Amino acid sequence: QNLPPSPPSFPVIGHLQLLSPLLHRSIHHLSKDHGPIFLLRLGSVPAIFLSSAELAKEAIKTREIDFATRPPSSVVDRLGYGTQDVAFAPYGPYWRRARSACVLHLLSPRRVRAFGSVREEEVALLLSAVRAAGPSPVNLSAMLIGVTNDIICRVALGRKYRPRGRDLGEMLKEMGACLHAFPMKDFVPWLGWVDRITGFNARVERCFEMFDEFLEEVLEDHLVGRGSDRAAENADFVDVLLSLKEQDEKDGGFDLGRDSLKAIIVDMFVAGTDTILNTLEWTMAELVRHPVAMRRATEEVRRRRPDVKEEKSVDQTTDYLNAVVKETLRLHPPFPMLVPRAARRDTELSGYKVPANTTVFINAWAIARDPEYWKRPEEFWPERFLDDGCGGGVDYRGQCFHFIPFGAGRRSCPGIEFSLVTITCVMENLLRWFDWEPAEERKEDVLDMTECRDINVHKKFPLILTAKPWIEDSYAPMPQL
Ligand code: HEM
Repeated sequence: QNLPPSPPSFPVIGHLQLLSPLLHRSIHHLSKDHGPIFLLRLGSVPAIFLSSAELAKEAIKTREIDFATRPPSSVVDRLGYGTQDVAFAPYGPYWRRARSACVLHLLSPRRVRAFGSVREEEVALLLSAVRAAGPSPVNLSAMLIGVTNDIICRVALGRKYRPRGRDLGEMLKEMGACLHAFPMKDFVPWLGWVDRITGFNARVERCFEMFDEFLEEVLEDHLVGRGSDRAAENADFVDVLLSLKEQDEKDGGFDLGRDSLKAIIVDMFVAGTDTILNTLEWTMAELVRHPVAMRRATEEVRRRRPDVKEEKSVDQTTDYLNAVVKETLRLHPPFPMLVPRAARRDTELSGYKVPANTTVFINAWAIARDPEYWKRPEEFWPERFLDDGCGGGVDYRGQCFHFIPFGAGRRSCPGIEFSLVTITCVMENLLRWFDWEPAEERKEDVLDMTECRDINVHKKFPLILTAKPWIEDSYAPMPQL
């Protein structure tokens, strides 16, 4: 049938036995034997894996429309109110409306700037917590979880929440675990009853109910306060979505219903929290392992006056810290296989047939280490993005298919500006105000870059570091609340 090459498979499970939780590594390994495009059967689901920049370009640029949708998932369907979120919504008018709400209203550069005070306040709290630890080691990983959760929570919901005394971070972890699980009914439908026996269905249901109750509380809070004195600039994501809904009702246009609002809010949390957190954690881990890069980045931020605000978009600056973040996202993309796409109709890739509904994974992690594009690909070398290391001129906008940590094309990440501004703000402050070193007794773990997988790929061992305050020649006092 001229399908892409495929290794021999087993009945029922297909090729599942070839895959490990670190899917990007299994696929990279398989691509050495089977080439940059091959087909595996995940149970009964056919999936094509791409491992070259040329194939990524063909799938998400040349044949963009053919691969502009996502594969179905029973868990996303339940937790996303019938897949009414943005990230997994099937390509079509609903997705277009929901995505434009994100791009034009929730995550626009203007809105990202408007949340500057939230970022600064939460980062000031982080700095106080680090300072309060004195010479004792701090668990920076745990602190970064706190700061990213709190920033997203305030930006999305207007304030911090503890739904029924529960920790929102823990709730998100549970949602991540459900989303990352392997529901039998999606891959071997006739064994779907196993999900009931193992208690998986009940777990997803509990997670849905826990979030639904919480989101209803958030919506009620916002509806009660509507029409009051909330200035447009202080509006959080829920306010903005409610205004869009009201506008849609007035215009008789596309109505974003109550469930859509809840699904989009959940998306912002799921897509936004761990991605930013993991990038911060890997950035700090790489810097601690590379003292020369740490010194250069630190000196750069200390030379700049912290009280002078730069209005440049992050991507337009070419400073060293930016190069450090790019290099981190090259080596440690939070979604190493991006978010899967699916073929909307029968189509082709590299001359092979791709039947409709085939799932397509792109190994962005392997592509970002391809020696054809990158000199010394396994090395952490931020300078490559400043000069001749093949990275000069490479940006995040999905035009350079050998570097696509945010994906590319019409399903690319709408949260790029939000992420980079937040990551830069946290990193600048951590480096400006403290000198960082691994805690002596946990040095081995801190320097160990073993990966671990839940919804994103993160560092297995936490960053236990000592932070020595920097006071010499400081231009302004450390921000405090
Ligand atoms: C370092 C941070 C982040 C990384 C590396 C990242 C990466 C990605 C990737 C790889 C995709 C899939 C792209 C594709 O299929 O081509 C994606 C989609 C998405 N991201 Fe992000 N993301 C980050 C932060 C955020 C943030 C902060 C938000 C929102 C608050 C966000 C919201 C979304 C949404 C809604 C989608 C789905 C877009 C669609 O399907 O139309 N992301 N992201």
